[in-house]
Amino acid sequence: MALLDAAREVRERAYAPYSGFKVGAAVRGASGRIYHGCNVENVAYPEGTCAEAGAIALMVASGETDLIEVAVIADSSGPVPPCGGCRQKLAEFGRADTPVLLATLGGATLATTIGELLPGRFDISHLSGTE
Ligand SMILES: O=c1ccn([C@H]2C[C@H](O)[C@@H](CO)O2)c(=O)[nH]1
Ligand SMILES: [Zn+2]
Repeated sequence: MALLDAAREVRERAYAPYSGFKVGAAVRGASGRIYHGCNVENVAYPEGTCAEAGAIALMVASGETDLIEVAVIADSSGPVPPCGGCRQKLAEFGRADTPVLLATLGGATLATTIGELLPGRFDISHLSGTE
């Protein structure tokens, strides 16, 4: 699968000297193009960024804001779910039914959706009608 292959390939370039935990992510825009990202850690730990955030940033910088598919891979015993911040970032550009494939190098997979990862999400409807 091209999306998962892209995530697996970019994972090898992750910069994770502190956790030792490399993650690769790939997202497909509405154009069909694939954008990848890896985690980039920092000695000031909170300044590190997640693989998903990198892939989303590349998609937006390339001119796309509609996300139709996501894949994330790590070398773990089970598929690693995106952190809370990444769930919100994915929800910004995808839909509730947008497929998310979580995978391990060993071949385990978990197919889910953005809606399952972030039910009751904060979205633009909450920004209006409060006054
Ligand atoms: O879905 C995930 C989960 C974790 N990480 C990164 C953040 C940090 O660099 C390392 C350990 O948490 O893994 C990601 O990039 N994506
Ligand atoms: Zn994250």
